[in-house]
Amino acid sequence: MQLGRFNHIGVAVPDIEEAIAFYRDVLGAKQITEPFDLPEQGVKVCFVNTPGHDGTEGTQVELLAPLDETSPVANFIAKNPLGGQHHVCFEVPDIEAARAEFEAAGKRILGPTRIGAHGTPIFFLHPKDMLGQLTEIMESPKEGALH
Ligand SMILES: CC[C@H](C(=O)O)C(=O)SCCNC(=O)CCNC(=O)[C@H](O)C(C)(C)COP(=O)(O)OP(=O)(O)OC[C@H]1O[C@@H](n2cnc3c(N)ncnc32)[C@H](O)[C@@H]1OP(=O)(O)O
Ligand SMILES: [Co+2]
Repeated sequence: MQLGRFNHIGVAVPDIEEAIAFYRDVLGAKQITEPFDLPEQGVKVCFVNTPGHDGTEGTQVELLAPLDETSPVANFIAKNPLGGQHHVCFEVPDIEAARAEFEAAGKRILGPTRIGAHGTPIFFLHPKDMLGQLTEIMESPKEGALH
């Protein structure tokens, strides 16, 4: 496996506008993207861009609100009404090679490889196989692509 950049931490929130105001007003976030719907994933999503450190590139907090009660985030919010840390996302150079390696390692992959919020292919690994951490694997954006 070739672990790449830590792309984002996914944070489930009951209300994305309230969460944006919190990150802006309480945490002083300077760059927050406009929320957009991902109906195929059942979520409304936006990104809080965090500054880098020691010359390294920053990362993102991905704020996720359920679009409806069938959303994969809805059950999490039902169990955690305030929301909270939901998943982590690591980049890999080749999503299909990564999928094959995790499958060979007996890790449960949740659903098909699909296009995520950054416009590149992603899949999820079951938290019970990943030290309790729901893990998203994302193919690194090609050089020059927006992400
Ligand atoms: C793709 C767009 C965007 C992007 O970055 O590109 C996103 O990230 S979208 C993010 C939302 N989509 C997903 O999360 C898809 C993958 N998730 C799932 O398939 C489910 O949420 C799943 C299987 C992780 C949980 O399903 P469900 O909630 O129906 O199951 P349970 O509540 O019964 O949970 C089973 C077991 O897992 C524990 N659990 C559930 N969610 C999490 C979590 N986020 N982190 C850690 N553990 C989690 C839960 O506590 C249960 O454990 P148990 O000991 O049995 O109580
Ligand atoms: Co994500």
